[in-house]
Amino acid sequence: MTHPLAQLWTRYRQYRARVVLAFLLSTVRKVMDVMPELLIGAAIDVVVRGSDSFVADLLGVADRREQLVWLAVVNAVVWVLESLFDYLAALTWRNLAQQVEHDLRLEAYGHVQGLDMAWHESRPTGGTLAVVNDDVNQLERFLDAGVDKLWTLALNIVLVGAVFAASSWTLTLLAFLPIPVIVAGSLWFQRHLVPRYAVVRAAVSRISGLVSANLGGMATIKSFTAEDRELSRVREVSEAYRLANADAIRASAAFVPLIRMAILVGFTTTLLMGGWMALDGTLEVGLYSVLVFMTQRLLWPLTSVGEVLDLYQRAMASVRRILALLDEEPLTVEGDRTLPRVRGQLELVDVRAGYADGPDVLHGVSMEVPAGQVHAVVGATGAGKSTLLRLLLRFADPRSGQVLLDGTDLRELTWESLRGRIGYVAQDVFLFEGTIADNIAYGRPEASREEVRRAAEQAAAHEFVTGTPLGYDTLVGERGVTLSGGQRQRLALARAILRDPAVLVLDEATSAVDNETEAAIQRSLAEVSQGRTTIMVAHRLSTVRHADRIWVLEAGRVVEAGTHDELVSRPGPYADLWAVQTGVLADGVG
Ligand SMILES: Nc1ncnc2c1ncn2[C@@H]1O[C@H](COP(=O)(O)OP(=O)(O)OP(=O)(O)O)[C@@H](O)[C@H]1O
Repeated sequence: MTHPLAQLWTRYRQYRARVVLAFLLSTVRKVMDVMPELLIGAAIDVVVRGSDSFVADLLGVADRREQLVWLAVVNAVVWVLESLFDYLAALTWRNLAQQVEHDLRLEAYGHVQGLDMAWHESRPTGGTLAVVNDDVNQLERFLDAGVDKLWTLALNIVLVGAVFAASSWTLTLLAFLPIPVIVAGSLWFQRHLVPRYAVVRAAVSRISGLVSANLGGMATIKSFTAEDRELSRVREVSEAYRLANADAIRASAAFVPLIRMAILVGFTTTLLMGGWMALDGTLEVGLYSVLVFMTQRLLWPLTSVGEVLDLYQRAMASVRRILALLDEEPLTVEGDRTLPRVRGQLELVDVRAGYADGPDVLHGVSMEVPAGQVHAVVGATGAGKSTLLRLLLRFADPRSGQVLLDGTDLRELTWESLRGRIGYVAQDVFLFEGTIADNIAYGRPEASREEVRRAAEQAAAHEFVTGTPLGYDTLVGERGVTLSGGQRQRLALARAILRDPAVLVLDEATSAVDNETEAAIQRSLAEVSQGRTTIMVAHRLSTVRHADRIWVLEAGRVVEAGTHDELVSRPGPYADLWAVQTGVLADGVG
């Protein structure tokens, strides 16, 4: 597999120029950074050798004091330049990191939004959240400081190496002796750390997955007094995370002491051998001092190799996960046909459908819904009603057969021509952070307050909305007022109605409202469904009795279809169901 960084480089051409600039700035800064050591050497050289000194030769100035003044000036210029380039390099790297983080997060989130519903349903949200959040942050941290450090470390070896090589080959060899040990140690460390960090990352996403699922199911947890059990489940995954981290820490902590020992050897040999050589007169005193300082320069920064590689490893693990997410392809891809005017005629032709690699849920369903009619789909729980509705919105494609809108296969249509023309009320109503008006106008944000109110009236929501503290401006969602299931359903219905869609798809849209409210909704639905196709799923048969046609599903097959009157007048599953429900109603239980 191509290296993650190489993949980033090919994928994100727009950052290339800035990356190159950042590397250049880092390089200039590093060169400036090495200069003071050389200047110290030059200063000692001035003091020891006077008019024979390197500076005297270079500038043609014999006076030592004047030579030192020149050195001081150069030194000051170098320091100022180093500070300037330090600032520019930091600015460039950090802004780059922020920009990449921002772009990548948006790209990842946008990509996730484009993936199939099936993809979303088959994965814990926490895991996806961890990629969009933590992994993107991890890459930002690496770009912010890691790359610069890694590059500077490498440059350091080259620059210091050049100074050593120009001075004494013997000392170069001795000072560089520890480097292979350090590099070998780093490689060993790297090899052992990669799998450990993968385990750590997996553990993190298990924690966020579990915690976010539990937060969503708090009512169930409490009602079953399962707090202790859940706590111990969280303890278990958190403990797994701790252990995975401990394992990684054990490996990384062993690294620095190893390097220290290697440095000890390099530093001591330069100190001793260089000293002897200076005493023998084979090495200038100034150069000796430069080399002793330079050994420090060369070797000490290598202690941070561990830390930088650590950052690097984590970032690469994250980049792999981000790229893997970005490489996920949706199975349901948007078509390119637009329908200028959607009438709303729907047809299912011998449709088989199911989930992932599970068995078929729908076994060859055929049905036709002429434009403008109200059709209902009923059947026992698990019969496949929601599965059928999902096909209409193309949350999934059928395994075989066709779903057609105005005679066009849904796979050919753009999302706008399909979903843009459908008003959908799901079984679980989702309210967004915002006001009631915002939520109703979700599908048409430009709608006027009057239109919002009208939709709310048609969904029998206006009355309760005016009863909330701020009416249409009341906040709902996580931080807003809590609405009952029936109230939420009515807002969702108003939201679908306001969109003025050609097709209304209602999945148990009124299951949580009382009979009286439902009757009110039914009356306005009769008005609302004028001129549009409505497909509704309901358990309560009274909800669907006025439909133009009722389709009865049993275990993924259409077993009966007709109007309510036709269906009750002949023996069959619908008549049985009706008898049960009206019987129950007569008993006053429903
Ligand atoms: N996301 C899913 N992944 C796998 N199988 C699923 C999924 N959703 C539903 N199923 C299965 O498909 C079958 C039909 O489910 P579906 O939700 O369509 O039934 P339904 O008639 O709408 O039921 P209900 O009235 O309870 O909503 C069931 O056996 C169910 O287990």
